[in-house]
Amino acid sequence: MPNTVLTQEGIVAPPTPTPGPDRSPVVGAVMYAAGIAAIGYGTAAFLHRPAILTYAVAAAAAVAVIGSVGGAWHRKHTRPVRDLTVALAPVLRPETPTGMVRASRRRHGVPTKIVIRYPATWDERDTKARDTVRQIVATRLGGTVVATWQPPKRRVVCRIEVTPGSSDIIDRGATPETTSDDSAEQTRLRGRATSVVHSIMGATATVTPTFDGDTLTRVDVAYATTTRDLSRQFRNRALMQLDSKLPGEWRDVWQFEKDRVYFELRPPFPSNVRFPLMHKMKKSELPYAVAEDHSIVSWKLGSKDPHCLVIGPTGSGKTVFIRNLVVAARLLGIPVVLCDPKMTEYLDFEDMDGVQVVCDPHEIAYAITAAHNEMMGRYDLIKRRVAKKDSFSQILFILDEFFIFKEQIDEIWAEMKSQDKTLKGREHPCMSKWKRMVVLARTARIHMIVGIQRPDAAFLTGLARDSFRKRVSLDRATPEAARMMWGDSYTGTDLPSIQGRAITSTADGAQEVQVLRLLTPSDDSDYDGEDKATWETLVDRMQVQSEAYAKAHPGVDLLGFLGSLRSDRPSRGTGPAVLEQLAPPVEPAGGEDVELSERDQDHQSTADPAPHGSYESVGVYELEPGSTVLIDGEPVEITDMHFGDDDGAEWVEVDYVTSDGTEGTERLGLDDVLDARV
Ligand SMILES: Nc1ncnc2c1ncn2[C@@H]1O[C@H](COP(=O)(O)OP(=O)(O)OP(=O)(O)O)[C@@H](O)[C@H]1O
Repeated sequence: MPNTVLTQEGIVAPPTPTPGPDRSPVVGAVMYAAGIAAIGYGTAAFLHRPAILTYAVAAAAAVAVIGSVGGAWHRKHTRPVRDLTVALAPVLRPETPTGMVRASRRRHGVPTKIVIRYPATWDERDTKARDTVRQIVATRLGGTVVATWQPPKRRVVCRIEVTPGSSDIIDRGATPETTSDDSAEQTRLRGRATSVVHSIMGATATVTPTFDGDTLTRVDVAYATTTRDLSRQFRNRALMQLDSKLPGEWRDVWQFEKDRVYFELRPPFPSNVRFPLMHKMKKSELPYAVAEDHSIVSWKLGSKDPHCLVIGPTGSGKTVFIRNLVVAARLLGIPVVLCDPKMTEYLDFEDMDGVQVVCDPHEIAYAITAAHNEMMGRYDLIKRRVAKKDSFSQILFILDEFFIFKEQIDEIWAEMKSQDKTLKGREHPCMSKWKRMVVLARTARIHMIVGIQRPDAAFLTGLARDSFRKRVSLDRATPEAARMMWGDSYTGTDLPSIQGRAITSTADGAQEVQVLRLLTPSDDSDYDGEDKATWETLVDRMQVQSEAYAKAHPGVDLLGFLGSLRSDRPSRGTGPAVLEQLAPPVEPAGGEDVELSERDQDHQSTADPAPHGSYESVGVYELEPGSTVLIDGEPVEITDMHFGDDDGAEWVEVDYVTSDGTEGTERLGLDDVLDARV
């Protein structure tokens, strides 16, 4: 007898043969009948009484019929027990297999309750072995099985949920099952759905398709109990299988307790959805997309999602996404600093009230410094209890194409250092201010938005990861990008390549959305009549908002903290929260005038606490995983960083590993300074 082989799906191949002599009951009955007929013939001949032959033939016929029917019934009735006994005996190894399996409560001729006794030598604590037994029962009886183990009685009670035909193993490509009412297309889709589901969930899965006309709208699946359904990877594979092999886009709903899943056809996803002019704006909520059910998706500005990271390759719709946020912010009266090192993306916002577009890298460095100073001023007021967080206006600080700016500012800094040997430090001082803002700005109600083309470790590890919690990823992601953005290698990898289609973080996790289409005149030929009508209405509304604010707060410029960047503005003035005299903007030619605060200058001074090499003092917010720092005088490598707050007291936790492999964690204040290896 070949061994029973369990595949991972719990499918048995090849099927267990039935035990021993399994002769047809018809043959036995006919043999008995022939015997009776022969005896009758002999007796009739011996006694010269031909009538006896007639009786004997009638009796033989009756025996043949009753024997055949009764035998067939008995054979069918006892077959599950015999099959299970044969299949389970090598696993359970009873002293004698007789009576090991008992069956009762039949449905469609199949027992729905099986009691299996096992010997004391069998270890029921072995989960894998228990699963093998359950799978054997499921496979032999063709249904889903719930097994209850009763160690004191050394028995297991299996309850079987039987669906007629569920034990059939249907090979892909086989003629699909049909129902009499099926149209030809329904028949095709029924077979297709069945084989697609079987190919991933095993042939014991029962597949029930639902149609609306000739459209397959839902596929219900009941499967044998397994642990695989708990794996996200498995569930994803099942969904991807359906998505790619059946028409339409599908969603999956798993019911683990019932060993069931249903796949539902998703409604066609909206695309080209224009900014909804009828949408009622809510405080601190910036609408930017619609979900599958056409509901508006917004970014709620606050400490839960303080900053936003948007990634997407060229042409995927990053600029359009950022425009949505700018317009929404302006409709709510929130001022916007819009740094665009590419210089061409936001031309239509340049003269807008409450928006400062900054393109030159020196000016962007200056804008970062100014926003940082504004943040520190606000912090100071909050700490001294002169103001509360809510006293300040929110500010949106956008830096699109972060890595283009980073390259530009690195070049500028190298040039500055070559001209002035007293300047020290790896990075332009604005970068340490930037990093500080990433951690601190949320408390000061400054919300940062960063646009990059690809996810980058600099943004997705350490403190930035914890700060840029609002995430938007446009266009199809690679598995690596998905891992960095969403913590798995699937989310967004099957996104259709449609401009504005994105995955975004929501309260319910990562979700597919369509970013609102907000095109402006600089989009040239893409900008159509409807875009024009939408844009012009929005410009009017933003203007009305600005005028109302100016009327209520004469002379106040909420972006006044930008100092000379605002000098060409007619309503130049200082905002209510401007607290420090700002350094003048950096001169374009080399930017020698960048002013370093005392603290920055401290950071630049290189300390050398030999014997561990060359170190410099660095603010904790500037560190990142991989940095080597001194903790208790010993060099350690930072493996990760987190930040959070306890009752408003913010902290940074540094996970590290020492040179001998010991791991540790140090909790520090946001303003702490460490010695970091240069
Ligand atoms: N949400 C959207 N709905 C409809 N069309 C869109 C959407 N987003 C972008 N588009 C189309 O794609 C074009 C390019 O979009 P966008 O300029 O935002 O891309 P990008 O990612 O910023 O590219 P680049 O990095 O080259 O600037 C737009 O001009 C518009 O035609």
